[in-house]
Amino acid sequence: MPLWLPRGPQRSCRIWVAQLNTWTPFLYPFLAPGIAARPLTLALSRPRRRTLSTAAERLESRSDINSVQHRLVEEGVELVSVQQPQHPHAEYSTSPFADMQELTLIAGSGGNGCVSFLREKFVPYGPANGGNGGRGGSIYVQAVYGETSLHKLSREGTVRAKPGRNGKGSSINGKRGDDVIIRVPVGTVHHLEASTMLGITHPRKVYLDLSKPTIEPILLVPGAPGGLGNPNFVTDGRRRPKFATKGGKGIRMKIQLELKILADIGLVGLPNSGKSSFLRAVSRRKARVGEWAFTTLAPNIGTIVMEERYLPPSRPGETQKRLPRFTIADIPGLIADAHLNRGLGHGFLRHIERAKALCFVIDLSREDPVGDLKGLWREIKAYEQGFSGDEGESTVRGMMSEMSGETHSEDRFIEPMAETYEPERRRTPTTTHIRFNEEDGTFEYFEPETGFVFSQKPREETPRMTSKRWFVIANKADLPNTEGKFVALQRYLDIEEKRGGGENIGLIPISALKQEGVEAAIDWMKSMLGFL
Ligand SMILES: Nc1nc2c(ncn2[C@@H]2O[C@H](COP(=O)(O)OP(=O)(O)OP(=O)(O)O)[C@@H](O)[C@H]2O)c(=O)[nH]1
Ligand SMILES: [Mg+2]
Repeated sequence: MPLWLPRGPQRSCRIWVAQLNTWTPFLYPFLAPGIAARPLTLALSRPRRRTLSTAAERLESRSDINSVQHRLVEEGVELVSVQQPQHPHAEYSTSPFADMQELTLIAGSGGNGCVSFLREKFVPYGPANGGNGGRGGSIYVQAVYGETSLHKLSREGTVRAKPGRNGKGSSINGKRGDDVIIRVPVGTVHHLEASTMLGITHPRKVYLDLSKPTIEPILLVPGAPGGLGNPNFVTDGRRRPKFATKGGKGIRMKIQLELKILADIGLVGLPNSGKSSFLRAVSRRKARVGEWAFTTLAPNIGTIVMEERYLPPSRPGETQKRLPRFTIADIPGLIADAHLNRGLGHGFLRHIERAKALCFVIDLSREDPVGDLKGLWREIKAYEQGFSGDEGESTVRGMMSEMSGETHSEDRFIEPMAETYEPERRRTPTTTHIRFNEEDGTFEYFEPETGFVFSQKPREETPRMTSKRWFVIANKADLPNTEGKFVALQRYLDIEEKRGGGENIGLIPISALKQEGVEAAIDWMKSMLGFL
């Protein structure tokens, strides 16, 4: 017999009897009559009271504590004072993290050409033999697996490639300056799926999405050509030129890098609402939990690996497929006026900008959970308004909006280097161009001298945050006097649905601390992502 989720029997998402054990007495049995009646009676009829602290002191890991909690609850023991989980430090996964970085790139200057003449015994006025200066080092970017953050780049605000060496006599050309490759994160790295946006701001904004590993590093700034030695200036009338040219000056360019984590579900909530606790409850991600606001300072990604029954049937001879999985991103808490840079601001929303669905984690122990939910939406809308950006905005977001707009024909050919090396000699110097191809909507980044280098499709329009599917996790349902607030949330969501604020908005009561109701939450996410 199917059982309805607690938003009332009229809702369309079902959970089956097999999942009954996920429902425990405190999760508002009156809203789903018949659920878990037995354990409730048991709990009442056996009023043994025990605190968990004594047991917990002897237990080392959180999973031990959880299993003891479960066992005691199943035995009908009423846990009157459940200690806040005190995770040993080894259980936290914290690593340095930076998701925005502005860099100044300075390509290597070219070495100077040399003025020199062959001098040997009996050859006092030999021909010119000055070597050419070496080309300056170029700067490349490469998206690679294994990097998880831009923090390594943030130590250096400026990246310089080495200059080329000067030419020498006896036709010895100067050595090339060493190139620099900036390595940025891409793809799946342990629990992190990420993509780095690259914004080039000079002289026009260009936006590249490095969401795939780049096997060949992408040239950002070419090194300046070296100067020419005096043999280059020999003409019929000028057999012994006493001049050479200087190497070009290294081009300077500013870029902005923005790291966006890619997850299927994004958690949004006030600080302390239990986002990290929820992530810990549903995945093996050891997110830090604390009873103070802003415990989470950098995004955490948890992966939920599905059971084998979700595997599509494999064909004969086919090797075993990877189990289907989805990811959840836990970000720092949002507070009212975060868009005015209160708290940690709302910049972290960029990590859930591309999530397929948003999960609002609401703390039922707070005074006005409905007001909290409205406040979170206000912040998301404010973030989106920033997303459209104003014209002069020099952030990557500004660039994104610019590139998604129409490109006028005179803008099609973009020369990113205003200070491109001036051709003061016979050989044409190298210039790098970024070109937008209107026909197939790609950017081409190439160097005429060496040919085509890189082609990049502009990012597809991300669905607006406000048009994403969303649902609500009502957390801390284990605390007393939360039923009324749950019902108020339910009523508010009903009204919101009628007003067209969302379709079949789920509301799931859970206790992330006691890991109750989380199975229902997982099922809801699976159904949203099309697994059920
Ligand atoms: N009673 C109760 N407490 C909970 C529950 N879930 C989380 N908590 C407690 O609430 C506090 C905050 O939990 P966190 O998971 O760190 O909250 P957060 O939303 O990640 O907080 P920030 O990282 O600061 O944004 C901790 O003391 C948790 O133990 C719950 O279901 N019931
Ligand atoms: Mg947290």
